[in-house]
Amino acid sequence: MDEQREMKVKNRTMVRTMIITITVFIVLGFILMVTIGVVQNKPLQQKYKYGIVLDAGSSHTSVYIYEWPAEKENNTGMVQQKHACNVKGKGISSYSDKPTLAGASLKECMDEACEAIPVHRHSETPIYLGATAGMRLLKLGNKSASEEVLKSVGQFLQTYPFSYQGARIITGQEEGAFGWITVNYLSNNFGKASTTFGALDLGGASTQITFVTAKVESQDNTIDFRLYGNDYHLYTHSFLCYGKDQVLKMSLSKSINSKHGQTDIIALEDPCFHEGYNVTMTFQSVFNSPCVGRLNLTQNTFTHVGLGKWSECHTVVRKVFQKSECKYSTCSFNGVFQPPVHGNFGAFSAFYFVMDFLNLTAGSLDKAQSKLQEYCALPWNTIKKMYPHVKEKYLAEYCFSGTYILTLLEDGYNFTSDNWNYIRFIKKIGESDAGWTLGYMLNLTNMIPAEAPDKPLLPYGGYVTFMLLLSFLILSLCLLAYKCFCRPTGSGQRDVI
Ligand SMILES: Nc1ncnc2c1ncn2[C@@H]1O[C@H](COP(=O)(O)OP(=O)(O)O)[C@@H](O)[C@H]1O
Ligand SMILES: [Ca+2]
Repeated sequence: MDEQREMKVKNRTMVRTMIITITVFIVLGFILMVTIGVVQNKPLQQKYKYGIVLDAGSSHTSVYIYEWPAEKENNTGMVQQKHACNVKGKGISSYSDKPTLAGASLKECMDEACEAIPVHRHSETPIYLGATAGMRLLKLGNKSASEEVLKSVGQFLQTYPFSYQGARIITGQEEGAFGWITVNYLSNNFGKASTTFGALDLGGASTQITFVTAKVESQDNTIDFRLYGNDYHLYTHSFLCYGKDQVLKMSLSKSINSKHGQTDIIALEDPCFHEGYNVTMTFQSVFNSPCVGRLNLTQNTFTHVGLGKWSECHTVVRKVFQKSECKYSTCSFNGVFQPPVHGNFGAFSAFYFVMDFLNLTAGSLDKAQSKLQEYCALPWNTIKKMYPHVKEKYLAEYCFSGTYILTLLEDGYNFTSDNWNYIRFIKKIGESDAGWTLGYMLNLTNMIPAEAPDKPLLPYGGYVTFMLLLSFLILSLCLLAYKCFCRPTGSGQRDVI
């Protein structure tokens, strides 16, 4: 009996030791499996693809390089800006007198692009050039010069090892719509039930407004997209000549015209420039655009004299918007249909540069107006001392540009104090600049599918780890069951724990 009891005790001790050993092994195995699962599923050296878009704007050209993980082309939010380069000098439309030099002006930035993209990807990297309002204006004023400029940049780009996809003037509608796509793609708004942002783009020669709306009364202002399984019905309009540089020309020309005939124009007093500002300008520099009428004058130059009076400036700037005629239910200005603005807006490019400089990106509309009034009243000498490193052309114009922006948004697009805070002034979203270029590339490379790709239940890494754990658990249980229930005891009985 004692022997039997001893045997039983021994057996029990053995079983316990075995259970502990098994448990230790299970835990160790478990840790091992998870480690292997995680290490195995750690992203391998990512393979990236690239695309290049040149934004040939009215004031300057920028070269943007985008990159995305090769295997995730169609997932939303995967394309990011890798590099941006600002071409030195003015925009390509400024080469109208010497079009053959337009191409070579891009050299430095294009060489940078060659460095930034791995050599083995060069030949498959698409490159696009899109020109905006500066070239639209040149085309209106001198069609053959605009064609020569495009030919020059096109030929130059083809000397690079990338996959050349063309150089063209994009339409104002495309500029607006692709800006809208960029902002919403980067904000991850597609493929979700979430609403989208409207897009406000201000350039030197044109400005665009784009937002989702239910009803568009004018066919010229409609664009429909189906993206990631959702339908988007867009209102968009691009105002040629309503970029900030052209509006300055229009406003100066109006003042010159109102003086013309009275006396010789020696000094042109301007409430939108700071007191003490005094610069000699040529009439040619004001009247060299299709946005302003012609003027026959014997004089070549005049003195542009600042007064620094914001309220008067506001009155002058308001005059560039024609608000009286509208054949639709609602208009923005110049008889252009626009539904009432609603929802959030992202305002970028010069909207951002100017509002950021003036510290007006947050706060109410009233506050923005009073702060701008104070800023415009500062003498030019003080301004120059306050900002010694800011480009003088920009610095001289911030009072005017800020006034134009507030007026465009309030009187032009009909934003009010109530919805002012729905406008977010943005430069970048994540790593990427807000602008039309990313949307343009996504569209031309078909990287935004109409239907959302089917999503697996779990991400790949999670799936593998889960399956490993599950199989290990099942295996351990089987093993444990076998050991505990099937092992014959010394007395021929089955040992029950
Ligand atoms: N730091 C800055 N401060 C103020 N304005 C700026 C700054 N950087 C760029 N801009 C202005 O932004 C505008 C950009 O317009 P651009 O894209 O070249 O023209 P468009 O889109 O009309 O073809 C220009 O008026 C340029 O002067
Ligand atoms: Ca632009």
